[in-house]
Amino acid sequence: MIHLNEIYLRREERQLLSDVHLHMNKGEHWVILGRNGSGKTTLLEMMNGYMFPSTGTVDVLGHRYGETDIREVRKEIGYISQSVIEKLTLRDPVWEVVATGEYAFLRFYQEIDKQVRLKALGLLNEVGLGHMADQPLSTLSQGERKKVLLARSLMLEPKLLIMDEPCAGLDFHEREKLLIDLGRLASRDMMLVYVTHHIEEIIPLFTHVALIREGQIIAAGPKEEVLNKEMLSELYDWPVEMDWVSGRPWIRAVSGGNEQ
Ligand SMILES: Nc1ncnc2c1ncn2[C@@H]1O[C@H](COP(=O)(O)OP(=O)(O)OP(=O)(O)O)[C@@H](O)[C@H]1O
Repeated sequence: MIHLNEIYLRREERQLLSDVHLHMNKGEHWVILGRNGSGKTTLLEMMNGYMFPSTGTVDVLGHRYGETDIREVRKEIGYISQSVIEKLTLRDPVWEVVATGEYAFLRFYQEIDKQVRLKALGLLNEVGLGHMADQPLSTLSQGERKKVLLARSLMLEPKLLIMDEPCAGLDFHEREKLLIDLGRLASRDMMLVYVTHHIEEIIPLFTHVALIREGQIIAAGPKEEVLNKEMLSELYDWPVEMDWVSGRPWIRAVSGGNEQ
């Protein structure tokens, strides 16, 4: 479904990605981990066709970027990121924000079809925000806005749902609720690609993990093979301990770390 082959990316004399090979196949759900500035968002932007490699090929959902109409491919991709939230119009009612996902536009200036409105209301109910449908987006909390974006991304029943730190800024309770919604709403035919700084967000639903360090993939594969204290200590350049609890990985910094 996603094949990045021999990707190199240079911008303004900086090498942002080097020799990236990443193959994400049907039936897998991936998490990408890495330190600040390691290239995670750059990878996601490449999967969405917003950035192009200097060399190498990007194949997404059977289309090779550069040889296809990317706008058509994007209709099959949901994207949840802070940058999308910032582009939404805060005074629009919540149901309308969700409904515009149907047209893959940020705003829709004509009357919205009744069927589309009902579908938006149904998805809002599924994420527990049905009672807020008529409120302006500006009146919702950060956590509620993330859920609105999740509902919006699902309007077109995407084959691929890409999420860039969807739980950033959420309190513990809101984060756990969003993760449950995600697990419930992700259909079997939808691949998830998820970037986070918090490895305990790797709920059992996720099957594979890629570790990126300074623009290079240092490990990628089934999560049980990739997630261990040695790999994570190397990734974060800090000694850590890791445990699996209830099917989720949790890490602890070894006291003092590299400062000792
Ligand atoms: N257009 C660009 N030109 C030059 N440098 C860029 C450009 N876009 C991103 N970068 C740099 O590339 C590096 C990787 O950025 P990216 O946003 O992918 O990191 P990230 O892993 O998502 O980081 P974070 O966890 O902090 O969000 C950063 O050092 C960033 O400054």
